[in-house]
Amino acid sequence: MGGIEFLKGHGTQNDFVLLPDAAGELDLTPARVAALCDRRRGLGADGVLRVVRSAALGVDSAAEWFMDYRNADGSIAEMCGNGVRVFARYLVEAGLEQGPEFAVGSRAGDRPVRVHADRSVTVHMGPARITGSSVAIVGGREMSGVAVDVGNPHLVSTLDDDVSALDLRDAPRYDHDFFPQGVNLEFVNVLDGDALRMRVYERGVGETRACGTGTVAAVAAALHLAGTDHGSSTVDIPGGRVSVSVDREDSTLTGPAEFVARGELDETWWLRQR
Ligand SMILES: N[C@@H](CCC[C@H](N)C(=O)O)C(=O)O
Repeated sequence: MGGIEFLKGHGTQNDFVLLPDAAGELDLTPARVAALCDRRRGLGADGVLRVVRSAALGVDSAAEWFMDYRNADGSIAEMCGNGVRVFARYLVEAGLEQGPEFAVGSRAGDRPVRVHADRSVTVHMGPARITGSSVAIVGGREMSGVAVDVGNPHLVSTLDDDVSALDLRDAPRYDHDFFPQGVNLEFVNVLDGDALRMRVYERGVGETRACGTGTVAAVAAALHLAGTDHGSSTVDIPGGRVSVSVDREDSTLTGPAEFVARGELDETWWLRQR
């Protein structure tokens, strides 16, 4: 086995280890993902993005490249809105896509992207479907929320008090019967007609500084509560700001994609993590 190439990047400080693996040869076990994402014994990240050809995985996708996304605890998720921006920028900079427009495969389906000259990326995230209502519990406080499916599950609770003050150190509770596969929990302030503030507690990760699918869910939920299904908004998260547009058929997410480092994993370390 040769050295394993990696890159470290982030989208609004939701950070990822990218593993280029065109032929799908890496044995990416949950234990290896969890070790890579650990901030003390690994590189540290909220998730792993394996860059693999759709054909190598036998995935039914028109997109040449598939984003094999894993959460920091090793679990698999359908989609990652911040990750797909970083993934798209990697494909262009590595010369694997000519850009600026192409599609990226994901477990939630193909996602058309546009990589802009300023390195930001716009992603067509597909429809954000309102699937009902449920409750999140933070420190004994019940917060009603709007359930939204953006390819992965979300529950968006809109609060009158400042979400910056919420204590999210412990995992909030939610209705496991309503969300048998788990859920990403967003806490939102509506600042004015077209600006939101959000914090998020991600399934399989914990609190992160941003969640792209979560920002789309937040805008869709805020529009739903205002009695409409289309509109645009900025969303401020602890890691920065993104722009979101939602209509009945599609949604778009625009935000930054940054690279921090690239290198090679130590082979002995990798083989010890099973
Ligand atoms: N941070 C991501 C979402 C990653 C997946 C999520 N934790 C899940 O399990 O559904 C984003 O930017 O969308």
